[in-house]
Formats: sequence, structure tokens, C-alpha cells
Amino acid sequence: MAEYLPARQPMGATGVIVLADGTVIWGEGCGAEGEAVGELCFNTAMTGYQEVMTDPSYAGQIINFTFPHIGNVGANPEDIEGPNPHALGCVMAMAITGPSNFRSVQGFDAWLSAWGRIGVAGVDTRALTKHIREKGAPNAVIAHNRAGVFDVAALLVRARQWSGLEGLDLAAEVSCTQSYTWDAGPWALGEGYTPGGLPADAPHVVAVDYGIKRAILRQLVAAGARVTVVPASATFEEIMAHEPDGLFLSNGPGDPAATGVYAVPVIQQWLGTGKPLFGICLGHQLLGIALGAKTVKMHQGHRGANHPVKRLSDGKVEITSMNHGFAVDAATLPAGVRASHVSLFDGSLAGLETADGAAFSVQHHPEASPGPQDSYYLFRRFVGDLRS
Ligand SMILES: NC(=O)CC[C@H](N)C(=O)O
Repeated sequence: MAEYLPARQPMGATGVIVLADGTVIWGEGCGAEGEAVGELCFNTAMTGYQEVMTDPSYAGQIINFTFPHIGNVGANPEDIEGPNPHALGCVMAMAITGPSNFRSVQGFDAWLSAWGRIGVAGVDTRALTKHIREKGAPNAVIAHNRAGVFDVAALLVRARQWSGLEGLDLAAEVSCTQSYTWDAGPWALGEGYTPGGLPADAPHVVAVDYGIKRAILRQLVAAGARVTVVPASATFEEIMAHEPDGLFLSNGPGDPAATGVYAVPVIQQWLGTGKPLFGICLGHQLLGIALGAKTVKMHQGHRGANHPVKRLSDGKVEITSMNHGFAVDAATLPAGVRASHVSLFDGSLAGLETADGAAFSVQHHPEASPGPQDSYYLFRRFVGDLRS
């Protein structure tokens, strides 16, 4: 308890992070003023802070970045995974410097302010990461006040009273409310995001939006699929009305067991058709539950862009992007469902597939963004399955 608790607020402290265990970490506030409560996690990616902040899977979370120079390439309107940030705030080692990148149109500090997201810099993020590794991802409040006025006792009460991510269906909050078509491919220098230019008879994927990242949609298009995105609440009949060749289950925030209450019956109906299905992250967890497995909350989770995963079919290792705090418990996989990938960091399940291979999913993020591209092949496999 109170590992970092200083006797009093240091001079000039305009930001603070208060953990539910009583740990108080002072720093320099940036971005928007205010306070937010959520789960504090750490992310080890060295690039892509804007993609991380806008990944809808981070709803309800505060991110402690282990890379010290967050904000160094500023912000632009293109490197976003959703229309707005979903992470509540971020913790950084160094104060945000002026942007140094030809694509930057705004400083990261101003970007955080514009979107009402709180930053606290000047923090020993390594010590905080070790704290999370030892004790697990805590509930916490992040606060920024330019006058340095904080009621730490009240912030602690707020951190302790928050229910936590377990049992929370956040997908319903971040999902689109109406279906739409998506036809933009990946970003290219000098071209930006180009339309996929796919023929009308290209395979058609219906993607269920539990908090979908745009990079996933772009990779589906790059692999040759026409894409229609439907809300998380879409019924089986609503999905089938789009005449899909395959179903995609997206990433998303919150507890898969809570979202599964309405998502799993729909997925089970789809499995009954025997048609191809591909799931990523929350989508992987929901497929696991639909097949009869159970999910568990992890101690600290996996968040970074350098996570090695072993592909069990041939023993090859893929370096992957990860962002998850729940996992499918491999011990609960029913007969007929096989593990396809495993995390080489802790042996946790990183992928599964049905006996006939028609439905498969991965816990990691093959779309990267940020992260390596070793797992792009999964999109080609899925769209290939739709053609055959
Ligand atoms: N990126 C995701 O889809 C995250 C899935 C889930 N919310 C988890 O934290 O495990």
C-alpha cells in the first residue's frame, strides 16, 4: 500500500494518478483538464500512440506508455482507429515536445485537449509498470488541474468505488448504431487511404462492430473483400439480410462474457450455417464462448507491438500487436476446437479454430496499427475461404 505516496503534493504538480490501492503518483498535467476513472494498463509499443488512444478496445482504460517520448510526432487526422479517442487518458514519462513529423497537423497536447482526454507526464512509468506487473492492472483515477488543486481523498474514493471492467459490456457503447459499407484500403504515402476498387462480385464480409478498428476494415479490403459493418446488436436475420459470404467478429472493449449475453446466440446461429467466420481479440473471445469455452480476466493483460506468438500448425513465430486484458482459457476448449496459436510470453491461448477450419480467430491483432505485419496472412486466408 502507498508505495509511491509522497508526504505532500510536490510544488508545481498539475496532474495526478490515484490507484485504488492508495498509491498516489504526481506529475505534470497535459491535454484536457478534469478527471476520469478506469482501469490502468501499460502499453509497450514504441510508435502509434494516436492509434492506441483511438482504438475503441481501450474504452474504460487509462494507458501508461512505457515508451518515454509520447507525442514526439504530433497528431494527424489519418492515424486513427475510430472517429475519436476511446482511452480515457495517458500517462507518460516525458513532457510532450513539439511535433517532429511532416504529417503532423497538431501537437499531441492540443489533440488530447481537443478530444477531452487527460494526460499526465513526468511520471516514472517504469516503476508504475512494475507495480502493475506485480499487483495486476488496478482501477485508478487520472486527473489534471492547471491550478494544481486536487482532493486526493475524493479521487481515491472514486477509484475504489468504480466497479471495474469485469462484467462490463462496453461494446454496446462504442459500436456504430447503423450499418454502413466500407471500401477504403490501407494508407499509402502520397495517396492516403485509397478506395479498394473491388468488383461488385468480390466476396462480401459482414463485420460485427463491437468497437472495430479501421485498420481491420482496411486489411479486409486489401485482401479483396467488400465489407458491410453492422452494429453489435445486429440480429442473425439482420446479418443474413446482407447476404454475407463470411462473418467477421471485431475487437472491442470490456468483458467478453458481458457482451456475449447478446452476441453469442447470434454467433452460434452463424456457426450453424458452416460458413467462414474470422474473429479478432474480443471477436476471438466471443467465438470461444460461442463454441463452449470460458474467458478469464488476466492479471495484467498484454498490450504492446512486439508480442511473440507461436503458430502451432508449423511452429513458426509471429511477432504481433496485442491489446487484451481477458483471454479464452485454453483448458476449457471443447472437443473439436483446437488451439492454433499460443503466446510465447506466458503460454496463454492466442488463437483457435474449429475442426473443419471454417471458423477461426486470434487473440492478437493481425492488422497491427501499431505493430508488425507478420499476421496479415490471416486476412488473405479468410477472404480466400470466402472464394472457395
Ligand atoms: N482489443 C480487444 O478486442 C480487447 C478485448 C477485451 N476487451 C480484452 O480486454 O481482452
